[in-house]
Amino acid sequence: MVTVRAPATSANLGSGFDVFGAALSKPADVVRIEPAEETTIEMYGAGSEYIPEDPEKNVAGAVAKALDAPAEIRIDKGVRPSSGLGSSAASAAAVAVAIDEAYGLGHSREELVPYAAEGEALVSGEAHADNVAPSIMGGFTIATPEGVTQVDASIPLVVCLPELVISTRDARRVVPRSAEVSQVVDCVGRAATLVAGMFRDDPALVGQGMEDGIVTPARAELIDGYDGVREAALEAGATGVTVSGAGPAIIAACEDERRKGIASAMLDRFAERGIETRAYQTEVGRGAELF
Ligand SMILES: Nc1ncnc2c1ncn2[C@@H]1O[C@H](COP(=O)(O)OP(=O)(O)O)[C@@H](O)[C@H]1O
Ligand SMILES: N[C@@H](CCOP(=O)(O)O)C(=O)O
Repeated sequence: MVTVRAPATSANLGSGFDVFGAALSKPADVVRIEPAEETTIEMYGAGSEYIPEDPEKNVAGAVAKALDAPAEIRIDKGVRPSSGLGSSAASAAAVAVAIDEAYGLGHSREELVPYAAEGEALVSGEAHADNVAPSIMGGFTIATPEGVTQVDASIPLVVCLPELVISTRDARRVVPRSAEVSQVVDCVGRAATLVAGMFRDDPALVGQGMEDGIVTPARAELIDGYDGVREAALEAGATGVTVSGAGPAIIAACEDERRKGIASAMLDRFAERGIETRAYQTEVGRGAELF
């Protein structure tokens, strides 16, 4: 039996649509696997009642198939589905790392990323690697068709998860098909600033780099109360605020001592609209861990 904990992740970080991602120190999925003749899946934990156990419909089955390694798989969800916190990616990442260990396949962490991305193709229609890369490798990641660049960054974060459900597949349909050159220039500047911030462990630069005028405005409209929550987080000292992944989670970067105040400001603003919300005071964290 092999056990792996794989973390939730926040993709895009504003200016890095489908490219940037960060592992979060919490929450996480825990997966136990045993090699078997055929793949079976049992689901437990947060939101598991909404996730199919059929290997053809669960990301875990897609990853086992991609690695050609059937297994009995038990998944304890810490990351509820359709959250914008890489719920499906956490399971996919954990299964890839666990199967590699159990079957002694000997893949590197970077080599496992495309196998885990097959799970994302199953649920969102595209094998985007911006969630599975940080969940497998940890830290901040830049995922491109050429591979993954990883940085062990240390940035305090607050993530708010309202009781709203947005599927990544649906949220991908609102992404604009084109952008003005002036918008692209702004986005390149923001993205470069964010990368510099991650290398320097500088929350101010990371926050500046989280601004985005192309994808985020369309996504924000799907989240009831987004503008008010963002404003409240900035007033409480956040250096930057954006939609986490496809939403509805909202992520804020900040200095360590500001996390508590930002979390409570965001929670209050959602509460004013009668939306139950959970806040995680977290940080850029480690990737999948074997037990
Ligand atoms: N092991 C899994 N964990 C989470 N979601 C899964 C899993 N397998 C399949 N799914 C499906 O994936 C969808 C959630 O994925 P997605 O919309 O990308 O949300 P998230 O942003 O939280 O990853 C749901 O429809 C869910 O049923
Ligand atoms: N780049 C993807 C990321 C989706 O992240 P998730 O956590 O919502 O699954 C997108 O923005 O569509």
